[in-house]
Amino acid sequence: MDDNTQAPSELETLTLGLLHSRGEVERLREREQLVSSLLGSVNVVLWAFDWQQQRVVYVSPAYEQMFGRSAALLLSDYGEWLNSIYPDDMEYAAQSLAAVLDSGAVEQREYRIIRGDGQIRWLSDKCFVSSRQTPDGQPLIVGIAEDITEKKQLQGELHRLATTDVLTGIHNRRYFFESAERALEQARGNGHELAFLLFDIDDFKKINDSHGHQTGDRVLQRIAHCGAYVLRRDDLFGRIGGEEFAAIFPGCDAPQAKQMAERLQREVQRLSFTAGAQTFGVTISQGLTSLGPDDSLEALYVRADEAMYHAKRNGKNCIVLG
Ligand SMILES: Nc1nc2c(ncn2[C@@H]2O[C@H](COP(=O)(O)OP(=O)(O)OP(=O)(O)O)[C@@H](O)[C@H]2O)c(=O)[nH]1
Repeated sequence: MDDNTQAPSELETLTLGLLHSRGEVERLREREQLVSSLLGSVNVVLWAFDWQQQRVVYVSPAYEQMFGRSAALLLSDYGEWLNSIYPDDMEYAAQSLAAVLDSGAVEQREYRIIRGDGQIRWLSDKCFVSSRQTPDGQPLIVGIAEDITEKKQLQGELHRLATTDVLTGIHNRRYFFESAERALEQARGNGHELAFLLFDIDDFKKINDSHGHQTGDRVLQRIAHCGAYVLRRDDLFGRIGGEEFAAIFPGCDAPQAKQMAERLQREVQRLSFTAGAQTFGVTISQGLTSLGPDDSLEALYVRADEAMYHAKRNGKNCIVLG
């Protein structure tokens, strides 16, 4: 028989096997490098968490860039992940992670982190229980974290534009009434008092006609500042028409609300405007009412509006209770 057709010796078989394995290892290494560079180039962090051991068992390369922190540290100490969460969001982040185990479903979470360099960023971090378990049969939670800071900023800006009066920076009509409806519901639910105030700048047309529209705009802005200055943190305040403003005072009885209105009246009277060589002041007429049993927002508005109308009829620059 020819030597070439002989069965390979044991050594040859081993050598062939070794070469084959080396090729496999090489291919696996190349594949791992490819996956690793792909994961590094996408702006999401993939992670896997061993719930039983409370240990991060995998985090993709983008982690270091997104968190500005060391992946090796995270893999050796889960505390590193906890440290990176913004303190106010810590409880939510921990609870929502635990909730995944109960529900097994994708938990869409949004929270803030503090990067290694101190920057605060918003993350969307979807996670779910993997169909694969840890080698010792324990649940493995896997997740995809994405930086959504810019999206959040855009959402915030859109919200601001939709709810704010551009000229004065206070709530616009739509948002004021939406918020007022919620404040009313709350007051009714808790049995708390609530007062509703409407006020209108006196002879505003004359101001525009005498000093120009731009000066008129300045008056509107300064009056809005006055209101924002006088009101308390939980009060609502908005510009609901051309030169008409409204406020809600939750938890205020009629005498307290009247004090607020009087303070506002004084602050507005103190304002002084200059247009060319002329200096002038402004006044407001106010209609004030309090929440009664079964009052709707519309009923409150109508009463305050009638009271304000009487304030105008009574010579302006005064407060009438309705
Ligand atoms: N500058 C400026 N003027 C506005 C704006 N919106 C409405 N106005 C003006 O506000 C004026 C309101 O005039 P009126 O409704 O007659 O009220 P008034 O002159 O204040 O009279 P009384 O309410 O009786 O005191 C009008 O001249 C409107 O053009 C605004 O955004 N900027």
